[in-house]
Amino acid sequence: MTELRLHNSKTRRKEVFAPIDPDDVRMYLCGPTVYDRAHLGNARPVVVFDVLYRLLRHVYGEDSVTYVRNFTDVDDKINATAKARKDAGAEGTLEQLIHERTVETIGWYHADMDALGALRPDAEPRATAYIGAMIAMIERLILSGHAYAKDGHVLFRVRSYQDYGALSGRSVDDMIAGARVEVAPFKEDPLDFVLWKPSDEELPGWNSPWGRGRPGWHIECSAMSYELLGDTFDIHGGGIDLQFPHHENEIAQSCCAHPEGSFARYWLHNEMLQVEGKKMSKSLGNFFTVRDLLDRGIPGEVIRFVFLQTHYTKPMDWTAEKAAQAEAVLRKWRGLVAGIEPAPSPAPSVIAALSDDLNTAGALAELHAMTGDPALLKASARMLGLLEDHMGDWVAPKADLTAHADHLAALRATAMQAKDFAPVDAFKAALLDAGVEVRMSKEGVELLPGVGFDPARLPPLN
Ligand SMILES: Nc1ncnc2c1ncn2[C@@H]1O[C@H](COP(=O)(O)OP(=O)(O)OP(=O)(O)O)[C@@H](O)[C@H]1O
Ligand SMILES: [Zn+2]
Repeated sequence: MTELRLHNSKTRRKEVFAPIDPDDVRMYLCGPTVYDRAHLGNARPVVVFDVLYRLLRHVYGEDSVTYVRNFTDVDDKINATAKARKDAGAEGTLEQLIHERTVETIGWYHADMDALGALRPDAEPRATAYIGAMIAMIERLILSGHAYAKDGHVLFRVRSYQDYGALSGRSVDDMIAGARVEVAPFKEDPLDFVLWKPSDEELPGWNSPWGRGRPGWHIECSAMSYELLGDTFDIHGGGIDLQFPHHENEIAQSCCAHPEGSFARYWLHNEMLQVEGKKMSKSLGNFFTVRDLLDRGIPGEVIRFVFLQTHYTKPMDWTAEKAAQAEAVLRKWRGLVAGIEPAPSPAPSVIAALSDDLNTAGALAELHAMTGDPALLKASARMLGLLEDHMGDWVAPKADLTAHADHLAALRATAMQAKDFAPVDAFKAALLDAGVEVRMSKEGVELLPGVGFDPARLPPLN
């Protein structure tokens, strides 16, 4: 069996990956908070972990991998968005507007990530469907002394968990010195974080032993991963921006509520998509959405290709130049593999590159060396989610070529009388040059957009 090596953030080393159960390899990825369109940065973990998912399915078998990615559909940012809509005159209660917003955003998310060729995970739990599991976990934490209730809030007692900070390599004292920890009257210690908080009448809330309220963000992932993957599972992923405090808090909650397990064994963190050296983020306002790019005619496959050129542990920028280069390569490859059946299995060199901590740039280099064998190219590119048939519409954009066909037919009629075919040949050459497929027969002229078709290069009709 292929040996897979992954960089484990927990040990800060590349390690040989050995699943707990090769018949059920289990992976959890922190998913989006569904209050707005995903920006391009949000798409990076989706593509990175999609490649890992494809690789795991290749190595262990399609039915032997369980991939869970949640939707955070209860969050103050969602509430704020809904409130802004209500204040702007939208009909319905705040609760209805919140629900509408999350349903709408999940729809956008699916459409946008599908466009990037990401496979849907095996489970996509919504946090609001797991409130009972969160309450149960919080109760366990209180019973074991790791959490306390005060004024309708429940807080995790950070100093009760010795290993707190181990993932990100921080000591509790550094955290106090460095981080902006919120001091509040209901906290024993400023480091303690919220597991549960009270909701007023307008906000979404659930009955709990501590009154009507809603969960904190961190407990959502602990509860959903426990319910769907168990107390110990193989891989936990997310952006590096989540390592502290979110992942540190997930570990503390899960390991204290279920000390019989060890939570996630391998932690993988993707680096950030940046804009001029800064993380692309909603709060900095330096973002554009995946949909913005798609609407500007940049194919999802091109966006994916650009991501794959940079190793997931390195920061990267999006540039128009990278997109143009990626598009040219994909056009060429799609031309080579058109109408060709993929080989029965991908090239070992591509699997080897990916097995070395997802060396996607190395895998792309292998693909470049494979253009002489289109069947193998096609089968191997699919490991990266490229050159799939359903992603290829962009290569031959639909176009109405009737006027050009009529013009060519008219030129031909004139040429037959004048016995001078030069104008026909010139026009035909110009069409071919624009990527048009030209079929001329006694019955007439047929024009079709071919590989590399570019409507901007169509010859003028005179
Ligand atoms: N610039 C970025 N590059 C790569 N990954 C990112 C970037 N920004 C966010 N992510 C990742 O996107 C995923 C979804 O995050 P989440 O929904 O919390 O983002 P958000 O709050 O909308 O984004 P922001 O960080 O812009 O406020 C997380 O795994 C996070 O690590
Ligand atoms: Zn999470």
